[in-house]
Amino acid sequence: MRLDGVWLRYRRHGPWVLRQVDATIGAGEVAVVLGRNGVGKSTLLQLAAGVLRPSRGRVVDRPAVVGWVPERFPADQPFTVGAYLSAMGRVAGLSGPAADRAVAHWVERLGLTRFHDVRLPQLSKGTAQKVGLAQAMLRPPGLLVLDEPWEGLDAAARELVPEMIGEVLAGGGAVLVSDHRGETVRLPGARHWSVADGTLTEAAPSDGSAVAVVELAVPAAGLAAAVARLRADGHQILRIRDHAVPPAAGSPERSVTPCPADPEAVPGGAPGVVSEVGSGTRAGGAPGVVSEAVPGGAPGVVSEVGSGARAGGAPGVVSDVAREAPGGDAGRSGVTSEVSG
Ligand SMILES: Nc1ncnc2c1ncn2[C@@H]1O[C@H](COP(=O)(O)OP(=O)(O)OP(=O)(O)O)[C@@H](O)[C@H]1O
Repeated sequence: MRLDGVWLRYRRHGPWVLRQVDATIGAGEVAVVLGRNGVGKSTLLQLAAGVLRPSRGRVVDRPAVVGWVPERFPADQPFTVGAYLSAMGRVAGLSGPAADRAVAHWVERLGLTRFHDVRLPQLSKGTAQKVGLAQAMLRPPGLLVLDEPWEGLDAAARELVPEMIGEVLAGGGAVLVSDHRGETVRLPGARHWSVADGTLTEAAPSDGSAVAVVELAVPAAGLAAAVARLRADGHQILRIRDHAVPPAAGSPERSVTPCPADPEAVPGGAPGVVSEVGSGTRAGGAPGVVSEAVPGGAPGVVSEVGSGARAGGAPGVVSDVAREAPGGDAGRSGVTSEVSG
C-alpha cells in the first residue's frame, strides 16, 4: 500500500494536519507510527485504513481486507459482544458459519467468553478494547491498522497484541501500529515512522546492525518527561539508572535495569540514566544522564554528559565511566566518555 502525496485537514481552510506524506508499506512489513500527542498519528492511520479520505493525494494498493482498531472502541452500540462480532464478521465478507467460527475463536482467545452475551455499553474500557481487536481479526487482514492497541489492556491481553501482529505478518499482511509509550520494543524488525510538524519521516532500521548507544544526562525531575519524549521520537530505552551507580567500564549493558514501558512509572524522584536505542540523537540540554542508541554506519557507543556529546563513528567504541564530566558540576555529573575506533 502506498500513500502518495497525501495531505489532510479536517475542514476547509482549517490547518493542515498532514502535508505531502509519501510512504509505502509492503506485505509482511510492520511500521510503528511514533510521535507526540496530537501530531497526527491517528489521522495517518485512519487515512491508511480508509476511514478518512485524503484532502489531496491518494492512497493506492490498499489490501481488500483491512482490520482497523481505533484508539477507543465505539462501545455505545446496543449489541451484545456475540451479536456485534457476528455482524462484523458478515460485514467483513464471511459466510454465517465462517463468521460464527471466527467469533468463537477470537472470543476464546481474547478471554471474552463470559462477556459473549453482555451488551457493549456495559463493558469496561479494556474489555471493549479486546472486542475491537477481535473484530479486526475475524477475517485475516491484508492490512491491520492498530491505533495505540495497548491502551487499557490487561497484561495478558497486551502480550496478545504482538502475537496477533506476528500472525498477520506471517500471513503476508502488513501492519501499521501507533504507539507513544515504547511498547513497540516488542516488535523486532519494525520500521519506525515518525510524525512531526505535519510530515512523516522514516527512521533508520533498528535491527541492531546500524544503531549506537548514547548516554544522556537528564535532570532527575524531568526524567519521566524525557523518557516519554525520546520514545515519542522513535528511540528505544534500554535502561534507566542512577548516575551515582555507573555501569562497568566498556560494558554499559551489563547493569541494565529493564525500563518500564510506561513513562509515568519512571521514578521521577531520583537522578537517573536512561539507555535508549533508536534512530536519532537528542542532546540533553541540562545535567542528568540518559543512554540512547542512534544510527551509525557501524555499531558504536556514545556517552554524553550535560550538554556536550561525542559520537562514535566507528566500531569498538568504549564508554569509560565514573569520572567527573568536563566542565560539569561534580555533584551532578558522574559520566565522561572515551571514544576509540
Ligand atoms: N475529527 C477531527 N476534527 C478536527 N480536528 C481533528 C479531528 N481529529 C483530530 N483532529 C486534530 O488533528 C490533529 C492530529 O490529531 P491526531 O488524533 O491525529 O493526533 P495523534 O498524534 O494521534 O494524537 P494522540 O497521540 O493524542 O492520539 C490534532 O490537532 C487534533 O486536534
